[in-house]
Amino acid sequence: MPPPTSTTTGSRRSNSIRPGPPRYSRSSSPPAAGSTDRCSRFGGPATITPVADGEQNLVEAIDLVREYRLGEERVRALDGLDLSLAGGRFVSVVGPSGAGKSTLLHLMGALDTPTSGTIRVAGVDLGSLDDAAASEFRRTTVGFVFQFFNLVPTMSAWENVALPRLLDSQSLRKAKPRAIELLERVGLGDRVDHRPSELSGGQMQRVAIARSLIMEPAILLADEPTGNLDSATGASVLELLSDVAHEGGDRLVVMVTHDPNAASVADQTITVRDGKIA
Ligand SMILES: Nc1ncnc2c1ncn2[C@@H]1O[C@H](COP(=O)(O)OP(=O)(O)OP(=O)(O)O)[C@@H](O)[C@H]1O
Repeated sequence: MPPPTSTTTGSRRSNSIRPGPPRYSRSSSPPAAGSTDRCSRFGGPATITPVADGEQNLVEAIDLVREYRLGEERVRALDGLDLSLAGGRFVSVVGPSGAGKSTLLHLMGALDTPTSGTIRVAGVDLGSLDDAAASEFRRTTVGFVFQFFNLVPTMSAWENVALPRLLDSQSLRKAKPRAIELLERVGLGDRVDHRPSELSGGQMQRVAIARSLIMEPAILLADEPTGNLDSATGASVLELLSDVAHEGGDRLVVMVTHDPNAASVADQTITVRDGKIA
């Protein structure tokens, strides 16, 4: 299912990006005293600083409900779901069609808001964010990888990777060295100037993964990332996602998939059924 449009997104209350003290803070600046600097092959200083309140989960959902209304009809896509996920893991989400997997992913990525209940990611209560704060949260804290890559066709591979930095008011050129580093890491050092139409499906997905990492996100959300790839290409993309989870310190990778083979590559598989964790 594609991400919800603004018409399906629930209303957001006015609030700031960091309501109350966050349990995690992330920064690309030099780490503050007491923080842990986790440099990785992907990553430069991807710093996650757990605030000492005993809570270490990167994702927490409590009694999460998302109800859609279609005229008179109500669909409970999520029906009181509870979930806790720690960082540094590759987690797959499986379940029957219509179970609520994509809805859960969209809520974790602040693409949508819950009808009731709580969803906290990296210490931020996503249900309390207004649209601007949700957009800022997505830009700084979440990486997205989709089945159909969503690359800009007129831009080169490195420009696609650097694009999120442009929205960070840095010029594309300034972000180029980091974009190229990431492309080299995903095995595309010889394709940096290629446009999407000049790349294979697997290569396009690697560009999308590199792009998802350029803001050093705490969490990477992948919706059917191998759904459009043959099995060998899919396997190499899964290996890359697994590396992303394990080499970035506390980074969490959550992947929705229909493919049991893909799910089995993850450290942990959660099954969603009827809007709950089965
Ligand atoms: N924008 C929407 N408006 C109305 N109903 C929706 C909307 N999005 C999802 N739903 C409904 O919510 C339920 C859960 O949908 P969701 O896409 O989360 O399931 P899924 O497990 O990801 O399914 P699939 O594996 O087929 O992609 C389904 O019954 C779906 O029809």
